[in-house]
Amino acid sequence: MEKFTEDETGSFYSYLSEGCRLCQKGAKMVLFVTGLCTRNCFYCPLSDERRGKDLVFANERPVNSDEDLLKEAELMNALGTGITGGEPLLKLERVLYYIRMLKTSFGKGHHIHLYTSMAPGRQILEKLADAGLDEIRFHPPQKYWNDLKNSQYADALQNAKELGIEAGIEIPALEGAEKVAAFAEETGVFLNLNELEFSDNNSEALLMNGFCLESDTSSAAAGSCKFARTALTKCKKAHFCSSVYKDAVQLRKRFQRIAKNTAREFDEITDDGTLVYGVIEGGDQELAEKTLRNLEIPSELFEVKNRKIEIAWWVLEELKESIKEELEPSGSRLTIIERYPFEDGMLVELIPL
Ligand SMILES: C[S@@+](CC[C@H](N)C(=O)[O-])C[C@H]1O[C@@H](n2cnc3c(N)ncnc32)[C@H](O)[C@@H]1O
Ligand code: SF4
Repeated sequence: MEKFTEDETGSFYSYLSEGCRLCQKGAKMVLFVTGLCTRNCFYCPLSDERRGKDLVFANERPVNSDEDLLKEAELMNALGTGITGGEPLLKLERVLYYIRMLKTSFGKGHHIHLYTSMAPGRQILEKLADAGLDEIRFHPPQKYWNDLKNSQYADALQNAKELGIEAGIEIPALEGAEKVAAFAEETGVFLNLNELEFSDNNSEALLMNGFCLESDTSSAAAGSCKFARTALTKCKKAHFCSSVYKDAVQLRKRFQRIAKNTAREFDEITDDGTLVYGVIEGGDQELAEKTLRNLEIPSELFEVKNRKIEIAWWVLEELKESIKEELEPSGSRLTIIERYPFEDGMLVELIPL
């Protein structure tokens, strides 16, 4: 049996594809190319906002133009993109267009992987390879798992490999995963197993299929990890991605990248990738600005915005007693806030001074 590396989030692996390695750094942008899909997986996690709707998102940002997509990639300093859906290959021309655009804008080194539940023929794979696709992850629906060897997925994997695309299988860790693992081993492709997760839209179906939540604080389905442990004994190039990992590490690392890229000199970046700064809001803003200038606060330690001043939290903390007296009578409020690292990012904490 292969040696597995296990991390503190409960993920374990003997092999990580390049796409997974970049995802671990939080450096992959998630490009959702359509919510359309003809499958009906009982565990489908898509939300009502996306399922069945032909919409495009880059991470959480709705994409209405190429600009939106490029802006998001720049914001997080993306080193690669994962193309997902819905079923991306229902919109093949769109997928090809985006692969070419990302490669042209960010260079050939911008790593692109694609998820699909289909088993495309050679011609489609040739188009994807020509556009520059680096990695493909097939997600055969559960009804095929018993006999993948005689399915079109076997041909699709073989063709993808021949065309120089790194090819693997990615499925949720469920009953039958060990058969998929044995097939992946025989075919010489990597296997990713995702810990089965409850989402708003699939919980009823998961419960009906005999799954329950692992704990009150997790969205993982109890028992999924066990299926993965059994399956991964059968495959040398394998990776189990835990639900905690996705929530805690992937998102936090992405926030850290965005924060590093966008923070002003006076923003403090936390370990979670959120930003902390002080705010003087409301009341007589001209007076507030004049007070800071009279106190000779360096201009790089605050920013005057519409109806508020944002300022280094440690400066505000130090000045609060002296400036409160002057500013509060006009209705100014002093606070320290922590928020997600993008414009109008969600407020995490607000401390009134
Ligand atoms: C969300 S899908 C997106 C792409 C495409 N719709 C598909 O299913 O291949 C990406 C991967 O998520 C996994 N997945 C789907 N539903 C899941 C769930 N409820 N919990 C954990 N993983 C899930 C599948 O393994 C799939 O390969
Ligand atoms: S293939 Fe993906 S999008 Fe389609 S139903 Fe299954 S999980 Fe949902």
